Amino acid sequence: MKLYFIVNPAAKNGRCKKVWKRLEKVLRQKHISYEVFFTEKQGDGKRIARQIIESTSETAAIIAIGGDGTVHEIANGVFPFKHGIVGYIPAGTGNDFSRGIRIPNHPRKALEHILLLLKKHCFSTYDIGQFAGPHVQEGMFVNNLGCGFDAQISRKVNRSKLKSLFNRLSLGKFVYVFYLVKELIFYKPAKVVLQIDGEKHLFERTWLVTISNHPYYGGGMKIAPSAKSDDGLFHIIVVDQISRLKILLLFVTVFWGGHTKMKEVKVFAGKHIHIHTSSLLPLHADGENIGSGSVSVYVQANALSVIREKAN
Ligand SMILES: Nc1ncnc2c1ncn2[C@@H]1O[C@H](COP(=O)(O)OP(=O)(O)OP(=O)(O)O)[C@@H](O)[C@H]1O
Repeated sequence: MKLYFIVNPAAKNGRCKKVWKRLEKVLRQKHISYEVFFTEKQGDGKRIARQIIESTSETAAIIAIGGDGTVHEIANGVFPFKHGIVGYIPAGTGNDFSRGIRIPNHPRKALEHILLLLKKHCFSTYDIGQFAGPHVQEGMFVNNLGCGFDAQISRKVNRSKLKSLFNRLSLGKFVYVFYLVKELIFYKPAKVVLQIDGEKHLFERTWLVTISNHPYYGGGMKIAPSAKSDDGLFHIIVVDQISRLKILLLFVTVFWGGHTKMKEVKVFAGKHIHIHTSSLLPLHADGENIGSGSVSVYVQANALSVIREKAN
């Protein structure tokens, strides 16, 4: 098996570059043979992963080093090729994928863990979500897809200069909290028709719809506490008819999953989800902007091989 690393040096406001330097030393000390590639711009992660996978018929372990945006791109490059195995070393702002696959949050510990798992041939299959829509860039997600308020927040965070300031202060995840409070004042809830495995649900004043593959979102919030990434199902969270003040409470309780007890929060599970919106609401997949408006999502069970402990 060949080992590849794809590093986003810009992740976490450039800190990922330093992380790689430290990991490189560990790899050298352990005499591990590997190839490394660096992304230079958006889209490179997918392009490089696809080039690797198309250049070999041997099993290729491709390790993403960066944030959730990096692993999102690399997984999109590897899927649907079965000889590619995706690994992840968290070195970005949010790093929810590492929580989802239970990889240590510390990059060096994550590397040690991955090397051990590779040695033991410890991989397991992982569900992914394919999505498409009239105003959507097609693709798949590994963590979650969101429509509405949360997508608006992640769009603002990604475009924000404050992200680098917060990262410099080691307060990366609080940038989400900052924009949450800001958007809370201006966001207009909208009408949404949700179709889950053929069953229709109408919501009049929807703040957000999140389709989750595992519990974590936005830097450790437990948005879908009982979602599992190997059960062929997504958990769908809808927040509807809620006051602006109570949204704040929701985003506090979401850190331990307590929000699901609120009457304004509906939880569903399903394999094929269609979100129909009356206006062009923003959409994100794994925190990356994918377009806006209506979207169809299908679970592809066990479609991606991931380096992680077997039991989830
Ligand atoms: N060299 C680069 N310079 C600028 N942007 C890059 C580069 N390489 C990749 N990108 C883009 O950076 C974006 C953010 O990447 P990523 O999510 O990995 O980091 P992060 O924002 O620090 O972490 P998180 O997603 O966990 O908040 C992605 O859209 C990715 O395509």
